[in-house]
Amino acid sequence: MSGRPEILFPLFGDLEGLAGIGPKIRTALEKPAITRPRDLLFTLPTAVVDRRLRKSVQGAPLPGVVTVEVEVVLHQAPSGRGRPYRVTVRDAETDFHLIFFHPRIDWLRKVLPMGQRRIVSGKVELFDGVAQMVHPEHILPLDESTALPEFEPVYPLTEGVTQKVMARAAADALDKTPALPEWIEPTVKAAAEWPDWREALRAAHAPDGSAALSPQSRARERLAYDELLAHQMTLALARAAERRKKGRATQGDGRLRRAVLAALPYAPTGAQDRAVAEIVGDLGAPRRMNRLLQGDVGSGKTLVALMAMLAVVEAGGQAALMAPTEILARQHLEALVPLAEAAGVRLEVLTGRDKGESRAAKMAALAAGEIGILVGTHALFSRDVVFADLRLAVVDEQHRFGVRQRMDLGAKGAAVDVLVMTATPIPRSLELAHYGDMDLSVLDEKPPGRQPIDTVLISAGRLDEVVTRLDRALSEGRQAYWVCPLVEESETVEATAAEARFKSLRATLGEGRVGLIHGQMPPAEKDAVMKDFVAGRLQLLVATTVIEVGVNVPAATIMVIEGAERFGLAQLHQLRGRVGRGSGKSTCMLVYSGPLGETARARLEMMRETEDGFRIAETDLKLRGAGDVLGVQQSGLPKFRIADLEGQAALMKTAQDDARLLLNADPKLESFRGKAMRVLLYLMEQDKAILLLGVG
Ligand SMILES: Nc1ncnc2c1ncn2[C@@H]1O[C@H](COP(=O)(O)OP(=O)(O)OP(=O)(O)O)[C@@H](O)[C@H]1O
Repeated sequence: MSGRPEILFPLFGDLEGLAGIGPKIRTALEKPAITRPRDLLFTLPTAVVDRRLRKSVQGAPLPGVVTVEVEVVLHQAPSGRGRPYRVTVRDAETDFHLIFFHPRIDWLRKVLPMGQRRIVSGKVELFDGVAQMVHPEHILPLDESTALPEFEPVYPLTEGVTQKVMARAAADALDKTPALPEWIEPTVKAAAEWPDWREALRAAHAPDGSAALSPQSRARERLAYDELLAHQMTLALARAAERRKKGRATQGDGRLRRAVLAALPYAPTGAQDRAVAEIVGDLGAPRRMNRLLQGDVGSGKTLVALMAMLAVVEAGGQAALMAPTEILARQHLEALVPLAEAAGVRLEVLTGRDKGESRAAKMAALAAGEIGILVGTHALFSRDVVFADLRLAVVDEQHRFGVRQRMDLGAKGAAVDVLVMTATPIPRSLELAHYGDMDLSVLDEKPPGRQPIDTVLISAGRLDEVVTRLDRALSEGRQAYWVCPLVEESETVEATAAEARFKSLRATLGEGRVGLIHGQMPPAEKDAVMKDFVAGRLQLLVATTVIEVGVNVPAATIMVIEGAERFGLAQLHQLRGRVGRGSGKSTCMLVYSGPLGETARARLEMMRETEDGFRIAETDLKLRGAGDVLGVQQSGLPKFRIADLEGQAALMKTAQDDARLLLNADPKLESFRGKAMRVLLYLMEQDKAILLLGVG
């Protein structure tokens, strides 16, 4: 990387310059991606061996490493082939054995002379009731006992590299490490009582007991913070660059919004009002909006999106709303059309299904600016889709779209403002790592009048009961979903299973009442089924996870999820969120098959305990890890060597604030601290940040 500050040179030199590292070890270390001294510094011990001197092996936790002073009592040659050489020694309280297989006898007699006192250190275990130390790791005369550190770091190893090599090279790298200027905000550092960077590294490499290995130790926490800060700085720079792009100030007069509010059968929640105000504020400012609207299931994101789009139409512009699936695009359409009509705005839908003349007519109306709001799927990206004046792109569920496509749509107009809506509650820390370059609006309030959902766990062995309950509920006129088990590998298998379940339920519950929907059905058929369900002609909808996101049928109050243990918690939460959307009392039955493992049970219990999507997401993260929660490939998450996203969410938030504040005060990182921050960015190899700084 060009422009690297000179002070960092020693950390980016050749590994072979370090004590004990030759070509062979250098090659071996490539596997764990240790190629420069810097990498070695960031490879921290994972354990520590306590070699503090004890009085006796007696009372020591066995098996375990023990260091004691002993008197050599007896040498015993092997009693037969394959038997070990045995030296009996005596500590302050008891006798025990030092065991050697195939030793050099003359060497043994020299290092352990009869009647003499020695310090021995090694792993002690019980063998036939007697303590023994097989091949002591250290045998020292008493006057050399200080050569033994009280605590010995244990490094993660790779083939061909020993602890000694790692420790020696790390120590040498530490010796060559320069003190670096401080990049952390002084008050943050003082409040956290963090040591300086170099001190932190030294302490982390010389743990004095297992507490020093904890991510909460001052040294490790500081080093983790450095990583998070570098990452957040990169995102902050990206955000700043994005904001510098010229946007257009779009100021509506509120007339269409007022008309829609008057037509609404309810009043917006405080959270909805707040979010709309934030978005309208962004639209009115002459810079590009890049905002994330996050709201738990059923929190009413659609209304917020509509208000934003209307503000744009009021000002003579156009808006596009992009949904991840056709079902959702159509659903948005159906929810929005009556409201748009109330405001006198033309709203159309465009999906892959629009062909021929109808498509051409829509295209013409769009290009002429007659369509104010266009709802659709990825078909909105097609090259022939030309807007008269696209000013706002609302993207529902970025996870499914990818950042790339979001940008494509942004390119369809001049300086298009972007609003991303996500219902997938993701833990704060992941969100910061993922969307740290965006501004955030949160819908943290549900519309009033919703009743808590009753969630029950039922074993698949009692499926009959579920069906009986369902039968009764349907007779009372209620509507329900039945979600079939997730089959990760194959949609076809999933669809087949759903079909089988559909047939059996239809046989028990009655022909006309039950519908089926899955991903393999032709779109028109899916639409028809959805329509029947929405209209109440169908009472039970058997489905695969196609209904996971966004389906909104407030009258449906029962959700059965088969094979619940196979779903991620966030996904279960999404599915369950399909009910409890109206004022009726809702029930969710989580049906699991087979005996549940401890984690699986804990996860399902969690679902029973809370409806708070954020709490559920945090738990999911703890139980499954970041990769699984977001899906590894698409997560785009940075790989941290020291920081732990799962345990250090609060640090991430601090890092974001710290980075944004610094950048506000010193956009080009030219102040003393700004320069220190540049050093950090180079140290952490934040190429993108460095590029942005160069450009800016
Ligand atoms: N302020 C409000 N008061 C009452 N009902 C509301 C309010 N806002 C929205 N709703 C209704 O709540 C339901 C859910 O809204 P919406 O579909 O926008 O949720 P969402 O945030 O998109 O949720 P999900 O991500 O679960 O689909 C809709 O039926 C909508 O009409």
